[in-house]
Amino acid sequence: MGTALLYDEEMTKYKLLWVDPACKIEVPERLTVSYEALVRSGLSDRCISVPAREASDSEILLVHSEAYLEAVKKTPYMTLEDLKEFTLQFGDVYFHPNIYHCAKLASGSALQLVDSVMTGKVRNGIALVRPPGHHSMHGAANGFCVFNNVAIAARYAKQKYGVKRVLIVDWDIHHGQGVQYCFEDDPSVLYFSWHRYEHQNFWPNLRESDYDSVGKESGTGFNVNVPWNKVGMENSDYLSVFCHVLLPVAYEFCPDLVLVCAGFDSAIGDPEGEMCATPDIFAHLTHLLMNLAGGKLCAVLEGGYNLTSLAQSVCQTVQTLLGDPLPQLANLRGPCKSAIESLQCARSAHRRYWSFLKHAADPPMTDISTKHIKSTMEEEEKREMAEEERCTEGKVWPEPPERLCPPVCSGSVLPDDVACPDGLKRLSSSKDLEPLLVSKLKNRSRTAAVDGDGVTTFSRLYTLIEKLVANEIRNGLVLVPDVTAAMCVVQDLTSDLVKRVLVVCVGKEKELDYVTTDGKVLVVQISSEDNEEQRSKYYIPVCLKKGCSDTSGFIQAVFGLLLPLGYEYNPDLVLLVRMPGSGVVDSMWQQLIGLLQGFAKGHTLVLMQVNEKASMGSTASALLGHPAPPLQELQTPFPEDGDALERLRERLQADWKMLQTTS
Ligand SMILES: NCCCNCCCCCC(=O)CS
Ligand SMILES: [Zn+2]
Repeated sequence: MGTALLYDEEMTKYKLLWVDPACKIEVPERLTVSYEALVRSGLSDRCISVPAREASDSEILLVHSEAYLEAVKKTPYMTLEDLKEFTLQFGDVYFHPNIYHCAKLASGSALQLVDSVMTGKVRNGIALVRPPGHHSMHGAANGFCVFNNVAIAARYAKQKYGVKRVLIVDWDIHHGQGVQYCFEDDPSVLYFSWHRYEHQNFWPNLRESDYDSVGKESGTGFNVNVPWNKVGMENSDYLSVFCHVLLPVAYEFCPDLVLVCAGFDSAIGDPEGEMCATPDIFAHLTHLLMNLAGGKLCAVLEGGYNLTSLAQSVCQTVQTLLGDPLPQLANLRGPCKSAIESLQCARSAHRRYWSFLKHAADPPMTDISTKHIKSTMEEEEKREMAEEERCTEGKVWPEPPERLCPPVCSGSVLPDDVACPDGLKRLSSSKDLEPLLVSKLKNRSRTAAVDGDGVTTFSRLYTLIEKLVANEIRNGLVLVPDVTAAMCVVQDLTSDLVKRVLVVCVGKEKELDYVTTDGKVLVVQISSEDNEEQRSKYYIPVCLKKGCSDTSGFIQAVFGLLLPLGYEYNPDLVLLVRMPGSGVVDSMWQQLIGLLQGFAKGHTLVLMQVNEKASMGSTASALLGHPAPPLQELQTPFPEDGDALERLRERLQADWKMLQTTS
């Protein structure tokens, strides 16, 4: 299924008609540069174009008051003076004779997007709209917004399609207070927002934008705010908050639909945000949400005022919605001190509402009193100031790397008597291996264990790996008689082909005899084994008391540990090994494959044992990019697992900065 693109140039036909410094950045060109970038890059042709439409009165009244709607209805007939007068009653917004029409088109576009996704016409999509929506409220326009496009879409989806749970992710750099007010007492809509806050010194300067606004009444726990108290936040900070706050909660919430308030003023170069995250981060933020709700994701444009980073960020988002490989994010150095504090505050504010956050630490000691710590803070502040200079001063960033789609998506190496799953390309032809390599394999005591001479399988495997590395194939599935033997051989085969291999080992096995210390391989093993004594920087055993069949514990290990590690390690190949008898649940297995595609440009090699070929179909489906089925009823992870994971993270965070969640 495809990706919907909604754009109508009519929404470019309004602008600021008088002098107002606060509003001058909200210009029609925001839409034209975004759309033109999609056209120029060929991305628009790959999308399914869906026409915009005007939202009806009743649709607008799902969120707004009749009085407000009636007032806005009068604006097309107002003189310039009347418009100025009318605008004064609201904050940081302007009106124009054509803005009512455009606001109806913006909301209507979001509804068209919901229709397209909910009726299965498309899998996901994006609506390029203006005016934005997330600041507008029941009875008021605000922050360039007239109607709350995403809030209306959420109510519409529930009313028309009986959607039970809607997740709204607001990655715009401003707090969508309009959305928060709309759903703060509603447990069927989980609103997540991060936003520049600077301890309430940044617009819209609201006390209720802080992390302790968790919702109210029956909506308590369903409002998650992550305030950024400094500018200059980078990719690491954004990914840390996704891994350690949003995703655990989102997976536990298990939404039927994901709406994104896709504002790109959180990107580098934006005058409002003054952050340093690069446009390619939106490829990953989008990807991390795409396995929720069976892939039903609707992104609606909010802010974004640097026309260069806006256009790039929109392209990165659309390319991911289309299923293209993700760009590798280099040198992620872990969240900065301020981000860790925000993250820790948000986690501790919500630990009583979300079982995945149950083991979150206490909030940081904000009233830091002793001199010594204060001076450290000052040093830290100085360093971060320097940081900001470098980043906002320059306002230059590299063009996001090209994300080429390999000609073949998924290759397979299978025993001759095993049928190849639909969609996979079987590798049969295999050039002879170099004699040197053959002897290396031969002297590996266990190669022969794999099959007859073993060399046939491994020459095909070698070919597959070469094609992955050459980006001729994106990912692959390998079925062998003995995965343990095969793991070692893959290690030999890859050692001179790739710099870094992330090995994700699901389930326990006899012994893992090739744990390297040179950093060329990072092994994360999730099993019921407690191999604590073997742990090292590059071999990380995660023990789940009830083993991999405990999906709650598994998903917690994935978000709390595996993903942050993977981002920091930045592998060139991911080897996912499914040990026989791991007990991993199929939907979890597919979610894992989907999430791991975010690394190494999607070069994932799945190694399974022949006697597990029953899972080949679901494995192939995930490798081909089909969204994983939602995880069913996740119950609370076992306390000992939650504690063990926190302890493991504390011990590892000296080596792995992306694991930090406490200051
Ligand atoms: N009143 C002092 C100046 C504050 N500037 C206000 C800017 C509003 C931004 C709204 C926005 O970007 C929507 S995504
Ligand atoms: Zn914004």
